[in-house]
Amino acid sequence: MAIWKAVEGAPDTSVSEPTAVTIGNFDGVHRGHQALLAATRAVAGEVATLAITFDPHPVAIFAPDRAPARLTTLERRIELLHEHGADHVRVLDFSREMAAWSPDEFVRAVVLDQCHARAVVVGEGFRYGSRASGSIESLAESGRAHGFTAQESALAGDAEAFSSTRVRAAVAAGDVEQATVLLGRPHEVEGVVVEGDRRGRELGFPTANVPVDDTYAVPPDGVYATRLLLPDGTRLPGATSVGTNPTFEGVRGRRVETYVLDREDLDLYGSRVRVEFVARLREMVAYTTLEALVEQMHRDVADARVALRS
Ligand SMILES: Cc1cc2nc3c(=O)[nH]c(=O)nc-3n(C[C@H](O)[C@H](O)[C@H](O)COP(=O)(O)O)c2cc1C
Ligand SMILES: Nc1ncnc2c1ncn2[C@@H]1O[C@H](COP(=O)(O)OP(=O)(O)O)[C@@H](O)[C@H]1O
Repeated sequence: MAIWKAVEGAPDTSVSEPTAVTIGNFDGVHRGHQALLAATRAVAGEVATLAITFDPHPVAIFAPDRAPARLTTLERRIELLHEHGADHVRVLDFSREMAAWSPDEFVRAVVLDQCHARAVVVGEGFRYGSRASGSIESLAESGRAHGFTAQESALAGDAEAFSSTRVRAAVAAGDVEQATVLLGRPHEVEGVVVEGDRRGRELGFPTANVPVDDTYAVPPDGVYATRLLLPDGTRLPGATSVGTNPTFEGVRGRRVETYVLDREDLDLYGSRVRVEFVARLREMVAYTTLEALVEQMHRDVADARVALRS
């Protein structure tokens, strides 16, 4: 049975060297995950650090309706795991079959046979194997039998532990400043710029439109100070509207639309961009006149400038 997914940044080739392994969903690669990666690196010493992650999210297999909104695409998650210290990343193609493995079967198939684990580091409360019956105790026992060390790393946090659930709650509440604190970077929405109604430039504010994927954590409708990351790595200040443009009739679906401050010369159609959410400025409003909307957009731009400066 093929258990690994071949994804860019996580090629489906077994790791031939000994490793220190950490395992998790790692959605968001928030500061708790970053601390876990640092702990794994500290244990690794001379050996390579390997992060094993799951896709799809186990909840998406068993209760698709309850699958949590994703904080990162799989590709971005892999990139971030590398950025925070993983030499290798492998993606488990999570399935019902895999979920039925006993803790010992899981350890053999996942960390031993192809990953040559010398050490395994997991976050506090980590569970694995059928009906989540594996814990740090069974992992340590497997380690004694198979020659690896098992370590539980305390959950990093502020007043409470950092968690993907906390980040999702902050994003859902529009508290993108808090999401930044928990992630150690702004929350972002990624996508390819599509055509809109071509109205933006007439209003004096052309906007790069990114369609909203509803499996993804997108902040609630409103106006935000943002940065737009272009494929060449350029980061541009912006004011972003999330919503359905209620001032106008006939808008299809929610959009994330970014006006890049002080620019008119951009051609972004078809580019893959990231919108980084820095601060929430206000609620979305259905204006009765165009003039009122445009006046408010000028104020938004001024507010975005202040928020991005600080
Ligand atoms: C800073 C900013 C604030 C906005 N605020 C609102 C708003 O309060 N109400 C609204 O209906 N649309 C708002 N919009 C969205 C505009 O209606 C939208 O950008 C415009 O209709 C152009 O759409 P287009 O890109 O499809 O041409 C805002 C857009 C920006 C960039
Ligand atoms: N300052 C800017 N911010 C965002 N997009 C810009 C800017 N200047 C030019 N553009 C280009 O204009 C497009 C948006 O123009 P707009 O009139 O709003 O059309 P649409 O309705 O198709 O989005 C963007 O996709 C981008 O290619």
